[in-house]
Amino acid sequence: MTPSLSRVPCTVVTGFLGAGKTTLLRHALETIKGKRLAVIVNEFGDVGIDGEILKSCGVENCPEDNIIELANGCICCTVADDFVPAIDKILAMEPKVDHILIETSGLALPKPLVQAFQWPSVRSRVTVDGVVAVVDGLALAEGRVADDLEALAAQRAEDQSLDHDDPVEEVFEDQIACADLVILTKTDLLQAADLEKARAHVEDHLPRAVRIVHSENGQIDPAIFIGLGLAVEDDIENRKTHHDDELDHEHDDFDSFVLDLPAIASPEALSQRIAAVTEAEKVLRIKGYVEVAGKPMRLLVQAVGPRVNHYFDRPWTATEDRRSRLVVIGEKGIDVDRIGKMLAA
Ligand SMILES: Nc1nc2c(ncn2[C@@H]2O[C@H](COP(=O)(O)OP(=O)(O)OP(=O)(O)O)[C@@H](O)[C@H]2O)c(=O)[nH]1
Repeated sequence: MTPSLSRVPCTVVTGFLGAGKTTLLRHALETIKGKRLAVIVNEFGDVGIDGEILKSCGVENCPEDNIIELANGCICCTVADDFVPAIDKILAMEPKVDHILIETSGLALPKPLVQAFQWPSVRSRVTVDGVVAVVDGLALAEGRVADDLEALAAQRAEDQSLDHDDPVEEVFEDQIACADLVILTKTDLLQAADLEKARAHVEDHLPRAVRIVHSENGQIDPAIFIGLGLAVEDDIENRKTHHDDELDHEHDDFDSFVLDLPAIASPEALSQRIAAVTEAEKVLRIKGYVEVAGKPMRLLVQAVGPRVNHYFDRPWTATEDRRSRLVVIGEKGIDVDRIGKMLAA
């Protein structure tokens, strides 16, 4: 189908847990001028961190009401239930929205989402402008999301029985398999050799020739990834992924839960406990807002693998519940009780 001028373009931003999708979108919201924007942000649990971060941009061309949060953790599995109503809501907005940005959760697969754009009721009104895969340069350089293919081949040669179906790597590969552009993040944390290693990892895992660009803290001109005009829904069947034959894709390789904590005394001590959890359990991502005793500001805490960041983002408002809630996402089988005890200690 030829893209029609009347169809609203949507950019799908995919990428593994903590790769830097929200950071990228935040910068895009702050810098795109002259377009009315809406965002669909999909994440785990009803803590709503990414939505809050994006709403706090306070930009005129994308007011808070234009940011819709889908807390089901996996937009690809609930397209009919959640995604289509969100699109309906956005298309009914006044003033009219010129461009939609969709941030999928870190475990979502972009292919089923893009396939939903083939449904007649969706296809007639919106089109996928492009699929952008955000990849975590630091995690790649540290070998946390994708195996070194040469090392793997050597291991396989030694042990023929080696069964390699790492769920983290499969999600990572499925995300970049659908990409029209790859944005390699956290380059500020990488020495030249590690940057080369991370790029090489992406290139090794990319099934097609796709441009790779770099980004530090989301600082990249949005014109590079918005307005690609590719109508990806017409090409998505050509992009092969690990999950193509699964009718019902379920994220049974991963677990997530929300943990309520009492007010904490020290952000540093909490960061140390979080880092200890990521060492002790196969935890991939922890994030949330935390109350620090005696402080009027709430603390935003983010951990991607063993790296923990925290900062006070804004004062608690008079009407909101001051509470500490963390979303924890890990590989299947993480010990929820143990993690709770370690974090609350
Ligand atoms: N140093 C550095 N940190 C970054 C960069 N991009 C993101 N981060 C940090 O990495 C953490 C995760 O970033 P997000 O933008 O929330 O990642 P995400 O992909 O939206 O995460 P999920 O939605 O949970 O999958 C945050 O603490 C960011 O501040 C970068 O380019 N450099």
